[in-house]
Amino acid sequence: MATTTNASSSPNKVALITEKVWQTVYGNSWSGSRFHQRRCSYDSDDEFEDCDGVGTVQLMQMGAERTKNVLILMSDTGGGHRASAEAIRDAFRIEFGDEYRIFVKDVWKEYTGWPLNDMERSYKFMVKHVQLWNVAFHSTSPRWIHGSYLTAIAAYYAKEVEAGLMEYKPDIIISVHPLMQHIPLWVLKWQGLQKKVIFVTVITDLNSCHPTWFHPGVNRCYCPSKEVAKRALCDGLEESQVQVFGLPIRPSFARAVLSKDDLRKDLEMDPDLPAVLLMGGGEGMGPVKETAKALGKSLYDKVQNKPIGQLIVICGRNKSLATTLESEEWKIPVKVRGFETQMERWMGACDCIITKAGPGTIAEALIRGLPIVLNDYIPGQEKGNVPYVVDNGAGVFTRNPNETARIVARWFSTDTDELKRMSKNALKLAQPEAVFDIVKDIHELALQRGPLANIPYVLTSSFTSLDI
Ligand SMILES: CCCCCCCC/C=C\CCCCCCCC(=O)OC[C@H](CO[C@@H]1O[C@H](CO)[C@H](O)[C@H](O)[C@H]1O)OC(=O)CCCCCCC/C=C\CCCCCCCC
Ligand SMILES: O=c1ccn([C@@H]2O[C@H](COP(=O)(O)OP(=O)(O)O)[C@@H](O)[C@H]2O)c(=O)[nH]1
Repeated sequence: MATTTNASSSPNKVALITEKVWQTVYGNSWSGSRFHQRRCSYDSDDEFEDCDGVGTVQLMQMGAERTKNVLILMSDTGGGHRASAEAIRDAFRIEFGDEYRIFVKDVWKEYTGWPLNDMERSYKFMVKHVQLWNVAFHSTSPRWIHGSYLTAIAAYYAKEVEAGLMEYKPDIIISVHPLMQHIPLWVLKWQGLQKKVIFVTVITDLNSCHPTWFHPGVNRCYCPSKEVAKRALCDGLEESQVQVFGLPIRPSFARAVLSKDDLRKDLEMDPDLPAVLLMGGGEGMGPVKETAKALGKSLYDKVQNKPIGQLIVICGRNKSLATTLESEEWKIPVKVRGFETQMERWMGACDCIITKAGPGTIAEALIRGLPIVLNDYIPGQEKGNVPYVVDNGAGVFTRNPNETARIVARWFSTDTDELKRMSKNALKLAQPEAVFDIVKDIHELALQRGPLANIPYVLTSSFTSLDI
């Protein structure tokens, strides 16, 4: 086993040793990288943390079998890409321990400029003005249109993206974002590394999705459903590139054994009343407020003067939504929460869920066997998730908050059979092992490559072909 070191013990010494090792392993090109120096300063603990262990871990590379670097490219446009990226990271750790070193990064945000470094804000703005998103999504679908945009951006930010990739010296790149195929693949081509670095896409949309997901230059394209695989094949990918395992969900959903009673006790919920979970993705989008208010009425039995259910609202990063709901007076037991990191516990404690048609939330709810009321969808990538749930008998769709509240009240009183039937259908659709299948397949790809060589990343001095 090769040496590791404790960064907090002697930061400057560690930095020096690390620099030496890097120079031995990667040559002098590394020491000239201003980007690495900027991101991996040892001046403060915070910045060291931010490196995700880049400094210390290089020491391990002196061992016979080098730890392989895996760079997962994501962006916080919605909560789903990060959740899937973290799921893949955790599954790698569970399956392969320290054989792989994983970096989850938004390289665009950290290295480039506008508009790539501002996608979160732009995306939030566009989905708030939903017609704007609708037009942007559909008008950029033809390959020549998105190809031209991405070519222009790639040409402008080539050096920055290249520096971002170089910092992590990836042996394997995994993209979990629709806009992160073209530019990195192009940079690898410039570097002459196409054949050395494994590049795979993990699609995080369940049905309808933007064609930027499908790039013929990838080693694998992991599709969460047959529907997406069909689209990939139609868009020019070869059968050998396409694999269908399911959408990667955090291993805590698949592996944890949870008892509903214990969870309710831990989470200080009513032990007996049926519970509905209400949410709207990572950003708390959709008609959450209106639906909560309607449930406050429908889950209260006026005749018997008592609640027939309890409500959990998870507002994600939408702080104003949480503040508004916290100030309401409720006749039923209600818990209002902000961004939760252990969604599997809340889902495990509830009996059904109301959500916009986010693929991550849907896939998680299916694993927990929760019947789903879909109360909204983002046009474009989320539209196809509605028939995916409804046609498979795992839930219903309505945009009307009062109708939503009536359905849940019915499920909790007169129509408990429907709730049970939908729960069974949800479990049939669930693919809790998908994330493990994906990392095992990537591991197979790595084995097929043989022992990974030290990949000679160097900054390119000139770029000629813009053939994306
Ligand atoms: C004549 C044509 C005029 C066209 C004018 C349009 C100008 C370009 C402006 C915007 C680009 C729009 C990009 C559309 C591609 C989107 C691909 C896609 O599917 O994006 C979805 C993701 C986030 O999705 C979340 O994912 C979850 C999955 O886990 C889940 O589905 C959830 O529901 C989703 O919330 O969206 C993005 O990442 C959007 C990024 C927005 C970028 C903001 C635009 C900044 C302006 C320009 C950037 C230029 C990028 C050019 C790329 C154009 C080619 C597509
Ligand atoms: O407080 C929260 C709210 C949401 N999520 C997670 O964020 C993801 C949301 O992804 P989805 O695809 O449903 O919607 P998006 O936010 O991308 O629009 C899911 O994994 C949720 O479990 C979370 O971890 N904590």
